Amino acid sequence: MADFYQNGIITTLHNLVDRPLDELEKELISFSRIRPMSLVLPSLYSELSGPALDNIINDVAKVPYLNEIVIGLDRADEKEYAHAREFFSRLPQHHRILWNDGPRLRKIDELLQNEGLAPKEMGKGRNVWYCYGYVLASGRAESVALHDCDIVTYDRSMLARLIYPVANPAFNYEFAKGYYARVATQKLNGRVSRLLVTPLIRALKKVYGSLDYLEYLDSFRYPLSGEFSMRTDVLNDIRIPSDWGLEIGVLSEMKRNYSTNRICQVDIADVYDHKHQPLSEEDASRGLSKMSTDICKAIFRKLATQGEIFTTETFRSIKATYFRIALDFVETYYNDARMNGLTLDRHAEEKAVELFAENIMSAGEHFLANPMETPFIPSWNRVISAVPDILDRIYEAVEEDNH
Ligand SMILES: O=C(O)[C@H](O)COP(=O)(O)O
Repeated sequence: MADFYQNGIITTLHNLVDRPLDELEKELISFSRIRPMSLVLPSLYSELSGPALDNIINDVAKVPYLNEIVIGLDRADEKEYAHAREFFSRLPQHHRILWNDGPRLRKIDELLQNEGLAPKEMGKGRNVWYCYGYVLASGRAESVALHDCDIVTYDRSMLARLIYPVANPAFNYEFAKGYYARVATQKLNGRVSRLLVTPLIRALKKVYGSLDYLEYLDSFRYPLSGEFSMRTDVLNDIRIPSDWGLEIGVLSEMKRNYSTNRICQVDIADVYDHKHQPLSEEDASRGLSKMSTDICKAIFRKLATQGEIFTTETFRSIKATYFRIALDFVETYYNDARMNGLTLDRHAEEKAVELFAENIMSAGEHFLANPMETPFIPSWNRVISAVPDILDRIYEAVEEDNH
């Protein structure tokens, strides 16, 4: 909204004029002849009865340019899967549900487990990974977008804006990351993005200097958005984390595999709201506490692969620097919220910063104690080289489940 400033080392595509959706969709229809498009929706069965998904599917059903919709369904038993098929049957586009807990896909997972290639953790990363495998297997798309299923402010202009940069054959982008403001019901949200990720990146820049990777991460206006799109060739050699490091991990992989002029971010909505998780101060294995620890680990690991050295002392400095910067951010966001007539609970924000500071230390300790940990799911290229007919197997299993 409002400005056209280019920050950082990737291109930012703004929403300058609120271009009508039907104009964007008309263009997308014409692009789809050259670059067919797919939408991936990673979903939990429980989201089918939530406030968001019904509206999302009603609106996605009106999208005129998609060649395929791939729904990754987690935590559904047989009866629930049958209900999910009914639920998604209103989509007029070609669509397939990956019943991740069904016997056919479980068998494939077992096969990959025996080869040491299956995702080790359940969760969104695993779900997305299998969906990407299916997109490669079906061969129906040249560009693929992914968005969450808990967006309560959804309308399909988000999808149009998200996929446009990788769908327009005149553009050279391989990857586009969505951004927006997380504001809802008079409240400023996005606690981990505002209060952990950006201040941590700034702290790391103070401690390690202006590294290319840190400048790159700092270029993203919403580094944790679960909305991104890519050309399908990207899917072959991307390695994604199976934990909450998914979004940061995908950004890191894009930087590793592509030049920054092939990467952009795009304004996809003025405001965005979704299901909020608790901070979970008492239980570090849940909620935003777990999310913040996983994100810290993903960033530390990535820096280590670039030769940066971490010790208990450096983690102490990072934590102290982070804490100061994050507290300054609380003030900044308080003033921003106030001027916009929004509320911001300073006490809750500072409590979040205290927890994130502790988690920077515990993620650091974990990193030092587990130097051999590789929480990445292997790239599809690697899986295909170990099990050459894996894509055919996935394709057949999904086709059988959907008939
Ligand atoms: O993006 C984030 O910062 C996290 O997903 C938490 O978001 P929330 O504060 O809006 O729940």
